[in-house]
Amino acid sequence: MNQFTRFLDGDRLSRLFTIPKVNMTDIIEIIIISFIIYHLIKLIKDTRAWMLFKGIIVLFLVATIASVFRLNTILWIFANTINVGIIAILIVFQPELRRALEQLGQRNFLASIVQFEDQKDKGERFSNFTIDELIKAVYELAGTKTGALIVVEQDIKLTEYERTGIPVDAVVTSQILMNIFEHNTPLHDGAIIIRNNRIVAATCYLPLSDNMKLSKELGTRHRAALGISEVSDSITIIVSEETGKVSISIGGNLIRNVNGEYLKNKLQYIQKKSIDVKKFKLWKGRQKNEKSTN
Ligand SMILES: Nc1ncnc2c1ncn2[C@@H]1O[C@H](COP(=O)(O)OP(=O)(O)OP(=O)(O)O)[C@@H](O)[C@H]1O
Repeated sequence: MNQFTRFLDGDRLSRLFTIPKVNMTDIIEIIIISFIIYHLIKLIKDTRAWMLFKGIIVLFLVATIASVFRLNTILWIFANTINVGIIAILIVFQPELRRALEQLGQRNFLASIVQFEDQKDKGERFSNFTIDELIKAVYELAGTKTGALIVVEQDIKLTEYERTGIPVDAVVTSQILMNIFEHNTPLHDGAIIIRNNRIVAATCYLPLSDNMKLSKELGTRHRAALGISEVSDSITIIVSEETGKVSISIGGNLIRNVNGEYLKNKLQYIQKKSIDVKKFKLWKGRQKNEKSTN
């Protein structure tokens, strides 16, 4: 708090305007900090936190002006509320902070540094059979305007959301998928989660996105699909009950009205990515073995 008061002090502020000596470490620090700020802004843009972020900037400007003109009462209020403000920000920004930390912990990001426990026993992810069955079911459901929400897990485990549903543990086939989403059946509500080549759970509840740009004509099914794509690297397929159109959500984006070919390309991309990771792991394993035998 004292540091903040000292920072707001007019003399200190005027000293800020003297040109300091810049060395190599400063440049590296500036690059790192710019990188972090850029990614933080990217993460919170289009969410509720964006408005709050703008509000904080306005408050910061008011504090700077108060400091320059020595408006002591305003400075006193700022200095005495900053601690509470930080705690309030942590509470309000909690989903965004969580998302940021989850993305930081993504295996793609850290794969080359840390070998995670749950990475070890991962079976084959996504066979051609699974892709074909998924596409077949999705477009048959679309043809009959049967609503569906299918989350395909990638690197970030969706165990937390899986627990909200009913365990299924079945091989992905078009018949099972169509059966699950059949109207007035016990499993049709909510989302199913697919891990590798298996449907792990049905009737799962997904977090709803608070993206303000989402079209008003879309309801909670699409909002839930967008929500899960904001907190994980999953790809979610949505079949609209109203229009029979197929959309996908990935990385906080909703791509509407996709055709079978587009969907197949996306799913094949995931498949290829997992094969590449597997090859990389095999290569790493082989290197380890070679080292230990030498
Ligand atoms: N948080 C959620 N998690 C999982 N599924 C959800 C969630 N919220 C809603 N759903 C599913 O969405 C259905 C309601 O869809 P709604 O009509 O509101 O959405 P929509 O986006 O307009 O989709 P549609 O075009 O199919 O009507 C629910 O019956 C439920 O199956």
